[in-house]
Amino acid sequence: MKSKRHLDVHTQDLFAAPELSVQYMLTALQRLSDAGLLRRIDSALAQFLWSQDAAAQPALLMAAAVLAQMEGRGHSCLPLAELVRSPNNVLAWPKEALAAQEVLWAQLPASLTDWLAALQRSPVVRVLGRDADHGQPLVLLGGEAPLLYLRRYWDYERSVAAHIASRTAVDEAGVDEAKVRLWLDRLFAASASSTSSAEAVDLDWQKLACALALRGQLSVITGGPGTGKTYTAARLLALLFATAPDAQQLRVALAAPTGKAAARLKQSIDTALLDLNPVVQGELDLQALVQRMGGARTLHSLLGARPDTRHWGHHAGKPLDVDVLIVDEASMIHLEMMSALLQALPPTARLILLGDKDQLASVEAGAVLGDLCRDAQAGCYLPDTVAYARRVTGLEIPAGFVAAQAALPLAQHTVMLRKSRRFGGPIGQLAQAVNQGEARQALALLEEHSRLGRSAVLWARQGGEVAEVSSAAVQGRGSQASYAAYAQSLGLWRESRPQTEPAHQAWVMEVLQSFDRFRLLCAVREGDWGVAGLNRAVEAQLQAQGVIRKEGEWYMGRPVMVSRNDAALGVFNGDIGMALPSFADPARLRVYFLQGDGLHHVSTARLAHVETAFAMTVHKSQGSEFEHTALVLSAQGGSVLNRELVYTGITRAREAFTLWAEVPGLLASAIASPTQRSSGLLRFLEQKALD
Ligand SMILES: Nc1ncnc2c1ncn2[C@@H]1O[C@H](COP(=O)(O)OP(=O)(O)OP(=O)(O)O)[C@@H](O)[C@H]1O
Repeated sequence: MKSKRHLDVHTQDLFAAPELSVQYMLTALQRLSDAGLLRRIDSALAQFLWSQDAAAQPALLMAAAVLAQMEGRGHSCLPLAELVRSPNNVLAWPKEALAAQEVLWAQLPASLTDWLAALQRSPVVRVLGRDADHGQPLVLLGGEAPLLYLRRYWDYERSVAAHIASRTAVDEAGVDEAKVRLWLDRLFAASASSTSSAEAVDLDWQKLACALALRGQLSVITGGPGTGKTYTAARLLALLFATAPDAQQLRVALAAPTGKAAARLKQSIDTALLDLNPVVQGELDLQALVQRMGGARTLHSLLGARPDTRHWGHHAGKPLDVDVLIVDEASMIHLEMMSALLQALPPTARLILLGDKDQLASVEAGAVLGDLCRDAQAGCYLPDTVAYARRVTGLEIPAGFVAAQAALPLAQHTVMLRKSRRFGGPIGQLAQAVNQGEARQALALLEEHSRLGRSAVLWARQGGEVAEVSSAAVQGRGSQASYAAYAQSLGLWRESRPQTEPAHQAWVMEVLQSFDRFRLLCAVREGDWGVAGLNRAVEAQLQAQGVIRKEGEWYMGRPVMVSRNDAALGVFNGDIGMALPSFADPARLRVYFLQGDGLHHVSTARLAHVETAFAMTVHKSQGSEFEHTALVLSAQGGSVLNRELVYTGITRAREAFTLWAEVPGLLASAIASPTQRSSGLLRFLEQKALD
């Protein structure tokens, strides 16, 4: 949506018409699009529906346009009762639009019953439980809290729910409990084998996660950074390998939503598996398992995405060739992707989802991991799960995490890891305060540390000039990492140009690695305090210092982020590369990417879809970590400034974190605004109303 919105007087006049006819409504929706409050595509949907149903009522057209607009904001459906009760919450329009919205709403039905009647009367709406499927573009799910869907999203949710329901049917028949117990005790020998403590952190949730994963075809392992999700997944693989009857044939695949996250997953899983060698004492050939797994892939590549289409190479008719699939950074999987993934997975294959449920969901519609983890904090384990856990792990799940009945079957396959192994210091405390909505505590932590000086682990400036942000990025804040290290490595080229190819490679690696130590993360793209403005400001400072010589789009030292997958070039959305002279032809720039322990390079001319990457959005930073992260909050952020964004930004930092807010108060209001994405996934799961 446009950042600057303008409602002209004619819009207000139009809304003030005494009787709201369909024509008035269509023109009103058009005006709302002109004013940037709806997208063109939203008002076009209303127009299309009217072309299909000449008797469509204004309420139907309004609901459809709002539904489409909500999909653009990540929601998968429109909660109609909420739309009638508090339209402002649903529409999320700015204050200037309030008067116009009230005039418009005064002329729409006042009761939910009348809105529903307008929808139920139209042939473009399929009322679930009443109508047969004729390909209606809208779908209405009734009940106390009715939901309106665009057909496509209803289809995804229903399909995801159906797959999850069948994957979480408990099946203990195939579990050789004695053997599993033996192996679990070996793999988790360091932790106490039993505990009666009611303290959540005292329980070995990692061991429990491995045990529960054996009872079905889906396992969800969630937890904050460093809680050991990959560590647990590696032990689960070893356990499967040790107990599966056909272990040598077990086909294991690794995937993640971005290339960077996939590479990290592969590296951590391999390390964690090989670290187990002393534990397995030659009984399992872990080296062979590591080799057989091959590399980790992006989900797009795994599923065989076809550019510019909604079709996938793998689907129910041509399933993936795997027995076990581990997917990391699952919070970034949107609804359409999750639906494609579940359809492409053979029913017998095990899916292990790893992710942090509290992180930002993907930009696209759906917050699937968040929905699936509804009961993760509370546990909600049923008595038979408790008994199974006791038998195969020796662990006693504390009473506080037990549910008598009515818990989702999915909860029996979900474990939240609660103890961070590398995130206990001030950054961890800050992340926890933000996650719990404790704005005062978060601010106090930032203040307390900022007082220690510019080299403090946490440091914040709320209010001030944007020039300070770019200066600190280039020159450093105290002794913390900044682009100064990158500038220095870049300068080595002029001082002592590498004379051999290996020396050139080592230099390229050094530039890339030093650049990766620090990152500016913005909430928004546009404006001085957004990605675009800060990229310009950092470039200008580096230019003034003589670090870069920016003459055109491409210059030596330009860091770029790929914005579109290109399998032929071997680059994927989110990959970060750097334009540097090639060894063979130093006058030519090539874009170098770190790939595992090596380098991959592509000609600048072939990389059409890239953006400069001194600053990037928090969204794009998911799956990455930096030694020092600076989070920049723009006053133009609106509803984008929310709790998940701040939490995700903070948890990208390994050793130091800086907050830059354009005006005071932005951080506190973001922490006070957790995101609620409308979705019916849990309703489908609870009721099994899969229609
Ligand atoms: N039970 C444990 N005992 C000892 N070390 C552990 C344990 N669990 C995890 N670790 C260590 O903690 C670190 C973080 O673990 P891991 O990378 O698996 O966490 P993660 O949750 O996957 O992190 P991220 O959010 O970054 O993906 C690793 O060095 C790992 O070896």
